[in-house]
Amino acid sequence: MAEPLRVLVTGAAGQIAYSLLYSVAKGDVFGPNQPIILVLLDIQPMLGVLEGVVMEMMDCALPLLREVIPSVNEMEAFKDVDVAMLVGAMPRREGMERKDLLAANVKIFKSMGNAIDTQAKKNIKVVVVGNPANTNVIFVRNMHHQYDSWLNNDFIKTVQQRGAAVIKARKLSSAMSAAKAIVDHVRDWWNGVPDGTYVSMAVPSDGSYNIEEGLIYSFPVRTKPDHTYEIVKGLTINDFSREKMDATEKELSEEKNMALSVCES
Ligand SMILES: NC(=O)c1ccc[n+]([C@@H]2O[C@H](COP(=O)([O-])OP(=O)(O)OC[C@H]3O[C@@H](n4cnc5c(N)ncnc54)[C@H](O)[C@@H]3O)[C@@H](O)[C@H]2O)c1
Repeated sequence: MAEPLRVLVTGAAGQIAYSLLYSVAKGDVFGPNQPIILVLLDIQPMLGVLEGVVMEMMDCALPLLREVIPSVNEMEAFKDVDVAMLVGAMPRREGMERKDLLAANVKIFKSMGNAIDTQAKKNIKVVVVGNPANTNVIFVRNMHHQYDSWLNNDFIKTVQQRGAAVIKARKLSSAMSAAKAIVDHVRDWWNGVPDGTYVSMAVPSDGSYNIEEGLIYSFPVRTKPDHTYEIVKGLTINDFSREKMDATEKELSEEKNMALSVCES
C-alpha cells in the first residue's frame, strides 16, 4: 500500500469539518488504497471540542485512517502536509455582508499562507473554503433554448441567493453541502477527470478569456492523474456569459483590492 498522505483540515471543530472529515478518512477523496494521516487544526478555545472529534474519528475505526493529530498550533500543524483544506474561518452569519466577512478572514489566511510557505511540502495542494466563495462562472456549451432560459434566469438567481437562504432557514451557514463540494473538488483535482471532460475550478488567472491575470477566478479546468491542472482554452463565450464574467471579474477585483488594503492596515 502507498505511503500515508498527510492531510490537514483547519476549522476541524466546526460544522463543515464534522461532515467533511468522515468522508475524507473513509477514502472518498484519495481512493480506497490511500492511507491517510489527518491533522486537525482549530483555535485554542475549541480544543475541547476538537478532542471530541478525534474520539469520534478513532471510534469509526476506518481502515485507511492511520493517525489523527489534533493541533492548535498553526506552525506545527502545517509541517510536511501534502494536502490542506482551509475550512477554518469566521462563518457568514445572517445579515452579514460579504465585505465584513472578508475583513474578518483576510488576516487568518495571511497567517496560514506563511505557515504553508515555511512548513508544508513544496508541492502541497491547497483548497480554500473559508473565504467568501467566488461567484460561479458558467461556460455554456451547446445548450438548447428552453434550457438557456432556465439557466439564465431561475438557476442563476437560486445559486446567487442560496447561501443566504440556507442561513435564514438553518440559522447557520451551509455545512453538509459545502463538505460534499470540497470532497468532489479535491477528488477531481487529485485523480484527474476523464479525457475530453473538464470541471470548474477557481484558480489563479493566466489571462485566459481576458480575465485579469492573478485573479482567483473560476475557469473550465482539465485535471490530470499527476495532480496538475490546465485551463481549457478557446471555448466560445456568448454575450450573456461574457456580461456575467465581466461583472464577476469586476467584483473579484474590487474584493482583492479590499483584501490587500485590510492586510496593509
Ligand atoms: N465556499 C463555500 O461554498 C462555503 C460554504 C459554506 C461555508 N463556507 C465558509 O467556511 C467556513 C467554515 O464554516 P463552518 O460552518 O464550518 O464554520 P464554524 O464556525 O462551524 O467552524 C469554523 C471553525 O474554524 C475555526 N477557526 C477560526 N479561526 C481559525 C484559525 N485561525 N485556525 C483554525 N481554525 C480556525 C473555528 O474555531 C471553528 O471551529 C466559513 O468561513 C464559512 O463562511 C464556505
